[in-house]
Amino acid sequence: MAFLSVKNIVKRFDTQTALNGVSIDIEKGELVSILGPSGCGKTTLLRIIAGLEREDSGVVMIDGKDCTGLPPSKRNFGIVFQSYALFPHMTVEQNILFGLNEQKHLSREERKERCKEVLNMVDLYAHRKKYPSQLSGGQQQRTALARAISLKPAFLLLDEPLSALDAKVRVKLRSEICRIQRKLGITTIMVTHDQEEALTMADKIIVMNQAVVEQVGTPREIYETPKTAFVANFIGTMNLYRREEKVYGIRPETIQVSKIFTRQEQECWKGIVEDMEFRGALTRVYGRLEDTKEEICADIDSARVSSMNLHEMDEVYFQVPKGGMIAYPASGC
Ligand SMILES: Nc1ncnc2c1ncn2[C@@H]1O[C@H](COP(=O)(O)OP(=O)(O)OP(=O)(O)O)[C@@H](O)[C@H]1O
Repeated sequence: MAFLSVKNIVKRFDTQTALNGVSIDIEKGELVSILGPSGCGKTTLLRIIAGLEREDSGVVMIDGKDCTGLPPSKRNFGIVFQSYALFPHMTVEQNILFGLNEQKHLSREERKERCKEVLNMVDLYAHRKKYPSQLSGGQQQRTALARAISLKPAFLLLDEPLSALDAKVRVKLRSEICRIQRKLGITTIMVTHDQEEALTMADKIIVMNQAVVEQVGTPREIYETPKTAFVANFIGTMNLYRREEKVYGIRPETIQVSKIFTRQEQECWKGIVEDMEFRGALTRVYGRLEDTKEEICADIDSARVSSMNLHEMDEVYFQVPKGGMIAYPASGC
């Protein structure tokens, strides 16, 4: 039995179905990311797990116990939201102690010690006397994280914890959250619409779309063997071609570009280069196929682009190796 098991959850808001029979299992110590486009039901699922929202039907089991209907305070979660939700009139230290002071089984000294411990963990000890308005966005979010973990919850729920931060701070905080999560071994569920965040941080990704779970898997499984055209298109970049009853997906990095026609055991489509985008080690080549007029994009080693002297408007062959195309039912698109 999984540590957290959500079974067949249905939730409607008036005529809007936010969750339509969602089931997930999360093991102890895992960092699981719920990933999906805006409005697919991620936050509603997280709120139902936390007990902040009541499901219409379905069951939430924690450690083998049915928790359906239990209030949030009885579920032992620490929650970090996108907005840091810190008390503005309290210092960093006071914000953390506020929750800890409710822990009546701890002595005053133990609470202070716990506060110091988590402040060190998020590298904010030197800033403990500052007020939220004197902190950067990243520091405020680290305070919120410290406050959540100070209570030693069984679960940590993160709702878009990095989305309000700028790119550089986001990347740094990503690895900090992972480090702390691994160190504490705390079972963590993180909602995000950012695929890079999910791919780099999570042990397991739950991809949602339109109130249902589309796929559950490791980041590698989700990226390399997406089960539906939606997942294929949502994670990374995928060239998608509809042919009768099927949709075929091809990752840009599996396509080769050549000025010479070569028929080996592969697809070889004639086309034209329309645009090129230098991205460092790789160059993204945007083209159009001659026969079907469909667009194609390929990621080519920049060194190869130079050596073959590739330019816009060049006539080329886009080659797809055998096994480089994934077929999906057209209905999933
Ligand atoms: N309190 C509510 N009242 C009415 N409709 C709601 C409520 N909460 C959510 N919904 C609707 O339920 C659907 C799922 O919302 P939810 O917030 O779970 O999506 P999400 O995937 O977290 O989206 P986002 O990434 O934009 O936060 C949406 O269509 C939303 O409009």
